Amino acid sequence: MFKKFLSICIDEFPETLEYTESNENATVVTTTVLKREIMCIPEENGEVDSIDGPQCTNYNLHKSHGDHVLDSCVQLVDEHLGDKYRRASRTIYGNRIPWKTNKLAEMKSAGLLYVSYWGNGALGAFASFMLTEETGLVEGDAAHEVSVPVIYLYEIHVAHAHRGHGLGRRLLERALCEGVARRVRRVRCDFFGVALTVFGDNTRARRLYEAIGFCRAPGSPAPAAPALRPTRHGRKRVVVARDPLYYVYCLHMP
Ligand SMILES: CC(=O)SCCNC(=O)CCNC(=O)[C@H](O)C(C)(C)COP(=O)(O)OP(=O)(O)OC[C@H]1O[C@@H](n2cnc3c(N)ncnc32)[C@H](O)[C@@H]1OP(=O)(O)O
Repeated sequence: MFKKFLSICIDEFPETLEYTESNENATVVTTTVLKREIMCIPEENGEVDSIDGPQCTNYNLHKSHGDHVLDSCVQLVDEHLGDKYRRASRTIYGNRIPWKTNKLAEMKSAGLLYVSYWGNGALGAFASFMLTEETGLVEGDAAHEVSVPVIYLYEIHVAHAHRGHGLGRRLLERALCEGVARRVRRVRCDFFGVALTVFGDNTRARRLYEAIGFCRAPGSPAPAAPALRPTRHGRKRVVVARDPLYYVYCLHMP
């Protein structure tokens, strides 16, 4: 299935991401073009081992280039979410190891695909995801035991310089959800859809996911219920619901 999945991704993710910007009088128009690179983290002795070529780099066969890609990705994650990871690392990873070390180890999980976009040698955007199985997504499964095939989105990042031009939506909505996931659904009738984890206070990313149609998964942490707290003068005040550390979102494709 991995080879089929990869060929769908190669078809559905655009080879370039392009956008134009103009100055106030529209006299100068600049076009930015970012070029695609796809890399896979192979499973040991799996069919992914045989994958390598101009359309997809096999991390195991090109470690030094692969490490450059992963270092650039983790650098972007640090720029965007480093503060949140530093604060939450022990809760997320359950150890005292620096978050970037944990993140890099996670980023080498077998089966992950990286679709990255580059301009002038710099990483402009990337999405990493895996075709896997996940629990906690099925409505009515109170024990969160039912495991379903999903595309799990590990990361989506657009560098500051390229934000607000529709690239995030282009990659997630058009390429991954409407493109890749719809096609996987056609060949696997038990396929659930797309799932992801997002920090509770990452409102910009959450707005994007909700605009595309993602909902909080049944097994996701929920906001703490509003509570009544006494003020210094003895009167009660309502504390508004607080976001948990993270939410799990999913997009079901029945
Ligand atoms: C699974 C995970 O990876 S969770 C972590 C997600 N990644 C991050 O938080 C990293 C930092 N953020 C980013 O990289 C980017 O902001 C992304 C990926 C969330 C969005 O990428 P962009 O290319 O900027 O988004 P795009 O231009 O496609 O806009 C999509 C939506 O984002 C939101 N958005 C865009 N610009 C803004 C802004 N200035 N302020 C608030 N929301 C905005 C809007 O909801 C917009 O919806 P619209 O298409 O209806 O206008």
